[in-house]
Amino acid sequence: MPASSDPDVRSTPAPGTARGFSFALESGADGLTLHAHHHPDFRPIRCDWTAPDIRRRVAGGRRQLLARAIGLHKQADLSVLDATAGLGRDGYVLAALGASVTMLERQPLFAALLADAHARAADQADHAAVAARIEVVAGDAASFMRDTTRRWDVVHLDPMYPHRGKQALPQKEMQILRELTDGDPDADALLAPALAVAQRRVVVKRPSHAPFLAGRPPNFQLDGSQARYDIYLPT
Ligand SMILES: C[S@@+](CC[C@H](N)C(=O)[O-])C[C@H]1O[C@@H](n2cnc3c(N)ncnc32)[C@H](O)[C@@H]1O
Repeated sequence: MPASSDPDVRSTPAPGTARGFSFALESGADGLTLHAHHHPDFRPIRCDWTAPDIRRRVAGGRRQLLARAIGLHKQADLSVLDATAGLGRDGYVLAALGASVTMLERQPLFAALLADAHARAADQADHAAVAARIEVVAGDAASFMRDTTRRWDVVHLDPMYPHRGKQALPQKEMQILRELTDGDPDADALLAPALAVAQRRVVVKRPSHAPFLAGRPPNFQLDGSQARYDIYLPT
């Protein structure tokens, strides 16, 4: 069934509208969809944790790179703060592999998509147990992590990285993410507060060529074909 033609109640001007696009959430039978008006080749975005690509990632198990970076290959029931949750794909994979995951997202449109995906997963027999290990929070990670009374085993950071001219064009979805997040220019400020609330490690996903977050060398790294994980141990 198509999304409701009703101009959505949550239609919201968002960061990134400066380039002449405006974004809106529309509600339909399959949940919320993010639309961009006047965007030449925009593909509407849904947050669907039941999609085949996520299922394939979950099937990759606890020895895949992300899971090893987090430490799930040694202990599955870790608590993880996914402080830059985006559309929750990494966070959902981690929860499906056994972690309890707090997904934190400051972009209000993405936070709404996350909350919607969470509610739909909780209603599906195959996903309810995983959804029960997920908490979705809308807000800014730097302020959220200032409260050090709550701590997690691991904090995962995957901020946007500014696009470089010589790279291949990123996927459309990535372009939209960049437009809506302005490329997360303040990401360096997340490392110190993350180290204050992480009991075991902070895991930072970076493109292979990217400098260290906040210019700080990690304690160790795991390298993948397109990205690397920089791992910081709290002192
Ligand atoms: C590259 S995306 C993350 C993708 C995510 N790992 C996934 O699997 O879908 C980065 C996200 O981090 C969010 N973000 C960046 N800085 C943030 C902050 N200080 N607080 C909360 N969210 C933040 C951005 O809004 C963006 O949605």
